[in-house]
Amino acid sequence: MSPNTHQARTLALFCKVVDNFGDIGICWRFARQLRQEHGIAVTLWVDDLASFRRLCPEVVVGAETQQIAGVAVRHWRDQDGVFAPEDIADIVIEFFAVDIPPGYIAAMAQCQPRPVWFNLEGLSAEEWVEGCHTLPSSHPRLSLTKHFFFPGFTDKTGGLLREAGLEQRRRQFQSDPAAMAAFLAPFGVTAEEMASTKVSLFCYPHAPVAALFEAWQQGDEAVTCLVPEGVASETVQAFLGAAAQAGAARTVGSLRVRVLPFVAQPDYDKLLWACDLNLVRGEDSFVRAQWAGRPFVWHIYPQDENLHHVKLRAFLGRYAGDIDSLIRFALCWNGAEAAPQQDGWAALWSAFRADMPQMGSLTEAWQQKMMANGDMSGNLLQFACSLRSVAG
Ligand SMILES: Cc1cn([C@H]2C[C@H](O)[C@@H](COP(=O)(O)OP(=O)(O)O[C@H]3O[C@@H](C)[C@H](O)[C@@H](O)[C@H]3O)O2)c(=O)[nH]c1=O
Repeated sequence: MSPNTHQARTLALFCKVVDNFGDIGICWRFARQLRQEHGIAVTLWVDDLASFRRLCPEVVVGAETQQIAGVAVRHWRDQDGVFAPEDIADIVIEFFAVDIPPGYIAAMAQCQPRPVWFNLEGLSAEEWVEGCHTLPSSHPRLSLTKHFFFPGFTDKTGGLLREAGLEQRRRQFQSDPAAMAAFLAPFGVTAEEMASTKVSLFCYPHAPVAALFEAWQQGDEAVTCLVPEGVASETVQAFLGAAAQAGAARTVGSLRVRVLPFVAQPDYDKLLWACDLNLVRGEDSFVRAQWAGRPFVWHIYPQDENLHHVKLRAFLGRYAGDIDSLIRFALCWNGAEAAPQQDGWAALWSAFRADMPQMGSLTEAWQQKMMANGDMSGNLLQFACSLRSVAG
């Protein structure tokens, strides 16, 4: 955004951790980028510092206020009635429609000009998103307008989060086998494992991991599955015959399973870059797998009435082209289709494996297409700037 009088200098981002790590994972990535690339003074309000600490070890659980990577992190409890107009940021963002404190909203209504207020929504490839992106919604009582902002996969949406220089860092890392081996070595990954097909596994507990392990075990090719602690724990534990703790590993047939610690967010990117295939989930790891330029399969967050299957199909419709093995594998992985009667997961895997080189090229091409939509932070700031100029 070019510097002008409408440029926002401060931004408040409100994040409630509903479950898992996606809410804080996305907000933290977004907050850092706004600070580092756009020079915005960001205050990140977050209600669950313990979850935050899992992906950002610098977080001090229990601290009311702390400064991390230039971002002011505030523990969001039920602070209310303590806000004056001078406390209010130029841009206020509620993530996933969280209710920001009423006292904060009341103070927003006293600001001149009013802050730009966004509800930042979840990612979906469905078509209706384009029609809802940037729609305004007036406050029922106060003279305030909130706008919906949707990330997405087309130029009629807000795009995807992507830091400057990410592509270059990723390419450099992937073109340096020694750097990849050096990154994985502290987790116990051996030279033999490096030479095998490496798969990172991040999924929800209902994924058919046991069936896939069975197919890998019986297969001709050596597969090393790297799984962060706490993921698919029951199946991993049954496979290991021991607790699924970081450092644990076992080989059965062609499959080696190795448990990794849950790593800090930047290292998770490196893990994705270093693997040949990434099984990812939710929203943030799903997007990072797209930037990793390697084949990936998405385990989507489950919703009532199988709404997530609609979303999964919408994404596959945009992304997967005519690679049938990828579509079948993804649908079965998410329970949207049953695995074939004959050979089940062995058949799915063997067709998928044969098409992996094609999927690598697909992801690279997809990445170029996504980059043309601009990155979400820049797009949001540009839209905020246009709203501020209208507000005068
Ligand atoms: C496995 C791993 C993940 N991570 C990070 C990457 C991501 O930022 C984050 C995981 O977030 P996601 O991939 O989105 O998956 P998730 O399942 O944790 O989060 C989900 O939460 C739900 C409430 C949302 O509705 C979903 O859409 C989704 O965001 O954790 C690490 O930093 N280190 C690790 O070792």
